[in-house]
Amino acid sequence: MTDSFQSAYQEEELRLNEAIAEIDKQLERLQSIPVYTGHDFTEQVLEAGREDRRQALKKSQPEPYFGRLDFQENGKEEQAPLYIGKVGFDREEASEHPMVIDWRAPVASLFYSFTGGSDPASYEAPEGLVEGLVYLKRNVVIRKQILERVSDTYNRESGGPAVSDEFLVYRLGENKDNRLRDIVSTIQAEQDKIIRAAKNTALIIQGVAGSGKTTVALHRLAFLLYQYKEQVSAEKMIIFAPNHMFLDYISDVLPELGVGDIQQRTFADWASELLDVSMTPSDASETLAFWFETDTGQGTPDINDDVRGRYKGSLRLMNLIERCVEQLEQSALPEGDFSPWDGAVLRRETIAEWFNEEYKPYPLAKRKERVLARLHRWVEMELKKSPSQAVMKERKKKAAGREKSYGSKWPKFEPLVLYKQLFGAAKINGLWSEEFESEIPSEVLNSTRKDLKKNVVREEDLTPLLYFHCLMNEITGEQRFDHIVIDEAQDFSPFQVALLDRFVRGHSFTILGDLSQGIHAYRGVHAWEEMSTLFEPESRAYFALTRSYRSTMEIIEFANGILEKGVGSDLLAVPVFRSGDAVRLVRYNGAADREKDLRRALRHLLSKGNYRTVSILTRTLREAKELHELLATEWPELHLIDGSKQTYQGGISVLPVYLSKGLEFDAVIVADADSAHYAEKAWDAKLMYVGCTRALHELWLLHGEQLPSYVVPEQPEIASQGWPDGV
Ligand SMILES: Nc1ncnc2c1ncn2[C@@H]1O[C@H](COP(=O)(O)OP(=O)(O)OP(=O)(O)O)[C@@H](O)[C@H]1O
Repeated sequence: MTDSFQSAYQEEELRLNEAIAEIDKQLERLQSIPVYTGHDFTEQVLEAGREDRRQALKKSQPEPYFGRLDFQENGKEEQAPLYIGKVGFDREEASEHPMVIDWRAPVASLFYSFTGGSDPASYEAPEGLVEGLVYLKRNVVIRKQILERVSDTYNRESGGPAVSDEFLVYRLGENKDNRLRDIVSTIQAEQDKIIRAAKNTALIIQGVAGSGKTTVALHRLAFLLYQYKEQVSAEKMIIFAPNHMFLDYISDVLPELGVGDIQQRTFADWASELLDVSMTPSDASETLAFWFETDTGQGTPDINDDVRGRYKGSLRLMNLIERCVEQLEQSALPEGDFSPWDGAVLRRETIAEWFNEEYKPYPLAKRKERVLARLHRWVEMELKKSPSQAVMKERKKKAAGREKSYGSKWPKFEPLVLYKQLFGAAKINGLWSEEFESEIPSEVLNSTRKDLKKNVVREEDLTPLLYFHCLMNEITGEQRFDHIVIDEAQDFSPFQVALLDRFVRGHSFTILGDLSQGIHAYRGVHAWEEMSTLFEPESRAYFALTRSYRSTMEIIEFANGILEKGVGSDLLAVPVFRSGDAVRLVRYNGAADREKDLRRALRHLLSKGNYRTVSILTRTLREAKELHELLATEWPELHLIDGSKQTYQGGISVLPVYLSKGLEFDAVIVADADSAHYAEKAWDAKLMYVGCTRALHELWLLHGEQLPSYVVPEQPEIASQGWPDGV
């Protein structure tokens, strides 16, 4: 150890002991106060505050902070060491600086946004911009109150260099278990900008694979809850993610950040619940089977704007539904006056005035409800004018029947009824069918009509159905969100986002995705403009994340080659300087060797002993199932991930490549990485890209006779052919 390192370590150890003593002292004091369980409101509030403090201090106890920034504000005489942790807390005795600053506090942003150099740095405080000089940026690793590592990534005394990646590389080199983790100690400047962006903006973020999109979105939620405490609440925030297993995989991050209660759901679950419909359970897997399981090697069917998924997610359909509802509104009011009994008449003009003017601000279903309720009140008033009790009784009976029949002359404002009608699967209201039907692509019209006649509602139908619902019913306060996160947003449609916009206050969105991973392009967007143009320029912002943190340089360069050659994309990832083994390409001879070689590769990776998650990615689910059966004889702990799993258990797994999206593994074997399985088409290249970018440290591709052209590596240093020595 050098002298300066020794002294830095000792200095930090002293500081740590001081912080731990302070936490212990405060906790002891708080725990000595009996918990208040009475009914006095003021006491209850005070008790809640104490309980929050107890919880925060307990959370801080094992690792009170992770970083230090020495900053001298302009106009101040001294630099102050600021310690940054997951939870901030003050000393009990008055002091100029808090003991630990919450990572979300304005001044802590300097720790992340400062990228080095000798120029002044600044941060946005509530009082305005604060400027000054950064002298030191230090990362510390504390585990169970033991100081394990001190790493200076910037020191002004060494001439004001750029902040080094040394600590980041150390963190990225760690092996991963079955959970996504928080990154508070190493958030990068480009990520910090997104995390701290203003609330009422629709943020659209294009990020390369492994750029931290999911992680950043979760940190952003924690930030919004801190920064806008008075305006947002956790229960009113939601993350939409692709499936339950993925939700399970990310479920630890928010509790690690001290944030709970944020809704984490799939769009299908959320929409079906609101609509109160249950989809046919085979739906998602049927769609996946159609797009991913047929004719591998031939490439997937062509995708244009008229395929079912794309059409049902389009603004064309949204617009058509709006016109349907407009027409419905114009023809909703039944013909003729209303007469509760012979001799009494409520003129249609009067009812029309209620419906078209007085109740105009309400949505359709509400307007109908109000008109019918008012009509009922009018009947009651008229009844009072009856000459005798007997007449009144007689009229009342008659009126009840006529009210009922008048009510049934109105259209039914039920989404499924109207949707069926739009597709010609029902003619209940007798409206619009032919005129509007002709605008629907014929293939979509016929297949959807067939489905709806059998009462089959698919995932792709949920958005138009819910839109019908929204145009006719009020969105209640309970249903409205303070913020919506859409992860894997390249698989969302513009119509879905437009629909969700009705459910969120102030266009407060974080929309993240990667067009290069758009393997569900039959329903997702093909360019971000499809979504961004839904928002006015002043209420949207676009960010691009280009650095990839997940994989080694070799894997990233290799995956970039696939994108360049196979997709023709220029959304290439910039690696962090973390080098590992070359990507390994191994050719097997025929089916018998395939199994033998896959076993050999897996055995080799597991024999290294340091990988906690290893996966084999097949092209189809059928192949994953077959392989699972074969390999489970040797590895009974091997998991098959088939799309029905609710949890992700880590360890070794086999899964079709299209289900690996969003996940990551220490080592990945892509089985059958050849032309018989991956065609010379952009979509297949994207699948291959997704598969390869799941690997953190090691990537193997096992293949038959011929490689797709986009997999052939050009630089020998990033990929080696054949078995390594001694395997
Ligand atoms: N600043 C960072 N410091 C440390 N690790 C990071 C950082 N940013 C991202 N990572 C790590 O990189 C990996 C990828 O992150 P994440 O899954 O959030 O990326 P993504 O962009 O959503 O990926 P993909 O689109 O490929 O699924 C994770 O292991 C995450 O912890």
